[in-house]
Amino acid sequence: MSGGALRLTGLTRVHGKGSVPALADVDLEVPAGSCVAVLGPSGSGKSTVLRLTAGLDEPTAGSVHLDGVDLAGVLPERRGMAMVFQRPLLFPHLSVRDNVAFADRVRGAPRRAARRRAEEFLELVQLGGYGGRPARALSGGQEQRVALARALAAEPRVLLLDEPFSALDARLREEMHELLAGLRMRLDPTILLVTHDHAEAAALADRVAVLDGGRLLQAGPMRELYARPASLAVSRLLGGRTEVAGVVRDGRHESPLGALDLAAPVPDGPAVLVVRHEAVRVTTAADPAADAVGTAVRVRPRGLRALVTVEVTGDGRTATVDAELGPGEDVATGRTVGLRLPVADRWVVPVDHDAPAQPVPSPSDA
Ligand SMILES: Nc1ncnc2c1ncn2[C@@H]1O[C@H](COP(=O)(O)OP(=O)(O)OP(=O)(O)O)[C@@H](O)[C@H]1O
Repeated sequence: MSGGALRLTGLTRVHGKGSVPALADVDLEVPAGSCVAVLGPSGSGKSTVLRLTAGLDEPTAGSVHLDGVDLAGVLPERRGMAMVFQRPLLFPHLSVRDNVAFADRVRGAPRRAARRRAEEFLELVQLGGYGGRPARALSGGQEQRVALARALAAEPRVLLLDEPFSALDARLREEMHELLAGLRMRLDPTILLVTHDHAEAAALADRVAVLDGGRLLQAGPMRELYARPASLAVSRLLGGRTEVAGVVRDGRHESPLGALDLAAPVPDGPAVLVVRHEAVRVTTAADPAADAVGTAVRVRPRGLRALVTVEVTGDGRTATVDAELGPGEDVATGRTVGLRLPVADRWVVPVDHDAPAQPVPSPSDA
């Protein structure tokens, strides 16, 4: 199985006259064999992207091309795509094997051959030996593996994944991420994945497209979006926590943190400094290399690495900076600490009073 190249151009869906578009003018490329994640909050239009791509709904404008062929008017079952949903939608009365063999049987394959192929795909999702069990006897994680095997058995040119792991607990979700990564290496499918979890997008996708209010805010490799979000909205959707309002003057961002050099030239004017908490280092108040000194006001344990919020006062104003501590590092609430903000990790975005207030919760933020 090898995946096809998917291209969405100007994709738009308006549900009723005068209503706000569910999707507005979205361009997106999913190169053959790559995994692109569409990331966005609830109602941002993620499922609409998948439904239009799969042919389950028709665009008001724009097009879907697979390997250069316009799919307008092509029925869903003829698009060479398979979809996995949040719920596995198995036939509970059929065996696991027959659930996976179903597509082959519908296409007229003899039962024995269809079942043999089904077993191969069950092996691939590490469920070899489960074929004879009734589907209703499976756990949630196993059900989702069967749904994945069933989708892969159809040998799709594009695999569409709609929040496929969001109903699973954190450990199972991580197992599924590893399984999918392994399947990608062996089968080279093209994957369009929808998720509201930036950690999942980071774990699975080569590129990420951030959607909000039906619009594509930014697309690129995950690392780039983490480090260089185009807007406050993207920063928040990717779990960015630190936002320091200030003004850029002569290549420096001036705020309660002081005047900080920026790595790239930025036009003068009001701007918000965003720095990933993973990039900030907490040191001592006496650290000569500290960029700012403040008070730890909140410490939240997150497994091995705690997250600390530091309040810094300057110019009569206060700013807060979040930092992730290294494994085993600890800071007591109320302590005065130094903060190092590496120049390469300082990034400014325009002031945006309309940016959604809450970052999307994700397991990694818990
Ligand atoms: N059939 C429909 N009729 C009217 N509005 C719709 C319809 N389907 C979706 N919408 C609206 O379009 C917008 C985008 O919906 P969509 O389901 O694509 O979002 P989503 O990002 O997948 O959300 P979620 O994560 O909650 O599933 C929403 O405002 C939704 O209410």
